[in-house]
Amino acid sequence: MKGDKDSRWFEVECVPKNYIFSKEDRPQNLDAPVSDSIPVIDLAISNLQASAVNINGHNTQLVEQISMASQQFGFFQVINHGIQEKTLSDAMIVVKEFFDMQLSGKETRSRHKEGYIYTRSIDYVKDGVHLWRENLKHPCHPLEECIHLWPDKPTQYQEVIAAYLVEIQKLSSRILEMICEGLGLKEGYLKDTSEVQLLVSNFYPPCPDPSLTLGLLPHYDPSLITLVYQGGSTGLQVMKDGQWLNVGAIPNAFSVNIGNQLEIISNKKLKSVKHRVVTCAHEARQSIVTHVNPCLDCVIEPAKILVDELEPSVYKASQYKDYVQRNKAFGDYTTAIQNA
Ligand SMILES: O=C(O)CCC(=O)C(=O)O
Ligand SMILES: [Fe+2]
Repeated sequence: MKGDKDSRWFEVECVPKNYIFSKEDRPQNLDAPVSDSIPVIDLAISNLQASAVNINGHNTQLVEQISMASQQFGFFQVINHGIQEKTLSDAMIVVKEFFDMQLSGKETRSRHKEGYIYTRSIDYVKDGVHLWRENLKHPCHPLEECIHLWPDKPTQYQEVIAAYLVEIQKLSSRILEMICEGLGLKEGYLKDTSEVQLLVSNFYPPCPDPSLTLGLLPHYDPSLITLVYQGGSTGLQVMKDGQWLNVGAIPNAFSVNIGNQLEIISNKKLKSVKHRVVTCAHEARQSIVTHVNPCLDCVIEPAKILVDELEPSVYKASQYKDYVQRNKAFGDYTTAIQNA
């Protein structure tokens, strides 16, 4: 510890032993440049080129770009998405205030309440090693039923995050519609059976030696799509052709990744992407992540029109809630999240 008894767990000069990953799990090549191959898609293009708008009201060029990115990377960033900067910055501020309150308080334990779960770094263990992060999770569908169960401090939290989620709902529906069209599925096939179900906020403090630690282990998301707002910070990496690529810090952009459910529905035409978070010595990372999932009762299987003799079904049908339970998709808290 750097000093007094009120130091926070990450205010240390060296990484404590129980945060050091084994050699195989440690991030290599942290100095790699930000990848310039990850697609950045300008959603405002549709306003400029009205002539290219198709029968569903989508710009054909955008549908093509999203479709290619989802097939080749399972990942892309969107800019000019139409969400006001203030909605985004207000959300980042209340989330930061939430983490600051927990970190400066006397309480050292994680909290598991009816409507949310706050997890300190001490809870996350892989082979005895902890992640370098703090985490807050809560369900968000239906919004009006969940909102009052979220943290009530800071006092603005519920109102600000609800406003953020209303915008995420619109943006994710728009992206899902374009993905749907790119796959040749009928309008509404994805959007009408999906929910912005879970919000996950993360705080990754500066770390004295990022080569030894991880903010988040490599994983695939159990979602249809996941939207990450990182407020211009770095640390997110995606796997492409066996290499970890650094995702750029584009202010106000959203990172969108394809999750396992969309890989199944698309019969593997779209790729669920492996991703992780590395830590940084100089600055903290904060992210607000929304998992857009199928409704719990939905049966998830390859869409019939994407299956034929040449391309037989790669996956068996399964109800989403069974998938979640079977795979413990939300970790130790799967049951709590799904029953919340
Ligand atoms: O913090 C991040 O940016 C990544 C979070 C993430 O991958 C997740 O919540 O599934
Ligand atoms: Fe993820």
